[in-house]
Amino acid sequence: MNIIETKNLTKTFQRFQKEPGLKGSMKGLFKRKYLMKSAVSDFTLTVEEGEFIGLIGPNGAGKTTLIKMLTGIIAPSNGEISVAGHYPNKLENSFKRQYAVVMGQKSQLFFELSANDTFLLFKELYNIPEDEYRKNLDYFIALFGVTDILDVQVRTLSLGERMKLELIVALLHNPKILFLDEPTIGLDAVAQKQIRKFLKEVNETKGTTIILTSHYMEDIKSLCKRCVVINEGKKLFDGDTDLLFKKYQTHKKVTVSFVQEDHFTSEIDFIPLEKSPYKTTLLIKKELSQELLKDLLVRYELDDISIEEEDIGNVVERIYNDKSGVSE
Ligand SMILES: Nc1ncnc2c1ncn2[C@@H]1O[C@H](COP(=O)(O)OP(=O)(O)OP(=O)(O)O)[C@@H](O)[C@H]1O
Repeated sequence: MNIIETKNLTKTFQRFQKEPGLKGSMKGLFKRKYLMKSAVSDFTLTVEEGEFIGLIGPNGAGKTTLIKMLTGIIAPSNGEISVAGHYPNKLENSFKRQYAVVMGQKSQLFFELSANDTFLLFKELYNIPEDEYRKNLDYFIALFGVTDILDVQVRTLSLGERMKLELIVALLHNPKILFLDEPTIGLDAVAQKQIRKFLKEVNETKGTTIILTSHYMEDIKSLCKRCVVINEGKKLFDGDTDLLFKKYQTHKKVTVSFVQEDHFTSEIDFIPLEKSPYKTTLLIKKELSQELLKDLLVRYELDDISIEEEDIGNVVERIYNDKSGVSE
């Protein structure tokens, strides 16, 4: 059963364009010039109940705007939308109980209160029956391993601890759909890994449909079987995550610091990104990365080396330039 359905969903924003300087400000008071910006255009999407979907795209691609329409925060300009059988922007109470949103950059917790106080507040807000509340809370406290931090003021907690509590608050009322906008942003590798483990478990055991946006490709790769790529408001790819990365994430990003001032050269083909006397950042084809590492270790005295996943921007560019088309 489809829990989310959109057809040609479009959101156009009107933006006031101000001319520079004081004169421009005065002019703007009497005669306003507007520019239209399509943040999401003709977006057609179906999501089945229980799916865990990655929504990826570069900055400004339209991800947050899409999530805001799916959760009813803003109304679409055009197109059809149905989420859990509702038109989201009607904001019916019966709809609000069906979903939860967690945004990495915004908090639902009250910083002066303890987590236990906030849980109680949400229990009242969502009218959660006592036995359901107790059962869910016990389950999540055990799953997230947060027993020790429930009675301390939220403002004293680390970002990773806070994110676990954000997720518990969001899941207390048993939402059918969980929207996650950058839930691992700013977290260290250990905390990111823990959050991923919890989300996987919630999706598998509770059957919660999860839509995840993240700039960390590792989040998407390890959690989402299917992923949707958005660029300039349009859908660019909708299909198997493994296929996407195999086909379009062809390079790795390598950053090397040298002990002495050195200008890196190599017989192996690479794309230079940044160069300074002691540091070089480059892109290397995945299959050549081992060879490059060996070359580096043999010929240079290295202070540090890091190998990262390639930026989503490059992946999007390759999909965009791929004339063979994308899976749908
Ligand atoms: N309220 C608004 N008024 C005008 N333009 C807006 C508004 N909200 C978003 N936009 C524009 O719509 C486009 C898409 O923005 P959106 O925040 O959806 O992108 P995003 O993919 O979430 O980006 P990021 O990854 O940087 O958060 C951007 O060009 C943005 O400037």
